[in-house]
Amino acid sequence: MSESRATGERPAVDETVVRVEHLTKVFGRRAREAADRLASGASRDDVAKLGTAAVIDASFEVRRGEIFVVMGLSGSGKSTLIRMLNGLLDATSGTVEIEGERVTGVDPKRLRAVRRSQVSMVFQHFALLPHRTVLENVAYGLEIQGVERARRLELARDVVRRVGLEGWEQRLPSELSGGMQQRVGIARALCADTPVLLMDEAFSALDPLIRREMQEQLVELQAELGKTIVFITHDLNEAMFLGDRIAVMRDGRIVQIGTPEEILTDPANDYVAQFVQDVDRTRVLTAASVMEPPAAAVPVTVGPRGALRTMRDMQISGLLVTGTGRKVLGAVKDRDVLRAIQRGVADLGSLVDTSVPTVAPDTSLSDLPEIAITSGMPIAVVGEDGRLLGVIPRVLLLAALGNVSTDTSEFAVVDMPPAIDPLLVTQTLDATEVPDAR
Ligand SMILES: Nc1ncnc2c1ncn2[C@@H]1O[C@H](COP(=O)(O)OP(=O)(O)OP(=O)(O)O)[C@@H](O)[C@H]1O
Repeated sequence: MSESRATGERPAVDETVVRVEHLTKVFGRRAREAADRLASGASRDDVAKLGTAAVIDASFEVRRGEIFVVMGLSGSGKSTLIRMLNGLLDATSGTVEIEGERVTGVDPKRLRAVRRSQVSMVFQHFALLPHRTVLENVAYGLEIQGVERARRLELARDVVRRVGLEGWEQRLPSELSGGMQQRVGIARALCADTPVLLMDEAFSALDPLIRREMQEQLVELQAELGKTIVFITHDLNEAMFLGDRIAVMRDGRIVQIGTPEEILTDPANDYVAQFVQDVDRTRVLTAASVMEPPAAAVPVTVGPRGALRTMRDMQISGLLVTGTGRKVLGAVKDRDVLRAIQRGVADLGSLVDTSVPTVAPDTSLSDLPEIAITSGMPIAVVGEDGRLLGVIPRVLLLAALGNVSTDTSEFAVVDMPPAIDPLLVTQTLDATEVPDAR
């Protein structure tokens, strides 16, 4: 996984590369009339006699370096939308701009120039030239641009290596597996060196394992090359994995645009909610999205008695202990602390189990269960500086994995019930009390 993803950072996102405003496409002889009616509030069904409204009033912006996913069921208008982005289809109304240049309503010559310099497309069925070698296929875009042969083959060789096809340069597409053919498709698009890549169901024809591999590679390539990518898919898990933001389409309209997490945790309507109910949450949600405020943590300075009192009051059996700057030192268990108090130990730091699991806030939920099960302790979510940001109690984690609402504050209490009798705790605290304690 790329560094930027691994650290949860988003690419620089302040620059609009693709700007789509009120874009509508109606297929049919009376398309214009249908578009006007749609603009004044008519529904898709209302205009059905005039034509098929494939895309209705779509507006969005894609920022530099972003992977913007358009997702929706078959027939929702995704392909029509993406084909208007590079002028393969004319818009009935509305505008598309790429890098500030109009794609809609321009003459064919101008359109070709924009296409050549700004957008490349990767198709589902690879669309490779069957009688040309891998290298020649990859270099094809440059050939059209008039780049001289030696130079274009040199550039193509570099891209072939980047997509992991070194050694296959002289083969024909028919000698390659589906996954490899699609790598050629991607290499060809990358080789054209346009800032924008359009990918239409680019991985849908691939086996699941290869598909996953390609998704991961795309994210890596994107981080490395900083391309702006519009990716179309009907696969929700793919959308969630790839998308910095996702636009959900239904019946030609964009019904929600948001980050995967926003779409998942705050769906705009019942349609989106239903759509996302089967998504594999563990791949989307992160430690930060399910952690709780670190209530079950005490500074080491409270001493063993302070820690035991807190555990008794919160009815839990373990606590995280922090040092200076709220750095996590480790965890203590009620039983150990009780015994230590009985032995007269005064330093909480000496009781701390430093093997407590800590994770970064952007750790994927799918990586957490193993940690939770093997440690038996709540997981500490810590920032880069080691500072405690939150706690993931084990039951909360199970709830999140089970698609149950993660708003489960009451679960935190039952997560690690006291291992010892509260009465014994109180008696021990009373018996060892010294006037200046606490
Ligand atoms: N050339 C065309 N002529 C007439 N109608 C079309 C044409 N292309 C698409 N449509 C219609 O426009 C609507 C949207 O189709 P589109 O292919 O954009 O959807 P999609 O979300 O990409 O679906 P899929 O995933 O099946 O490709 C559909 O009702 C489709 O039948």
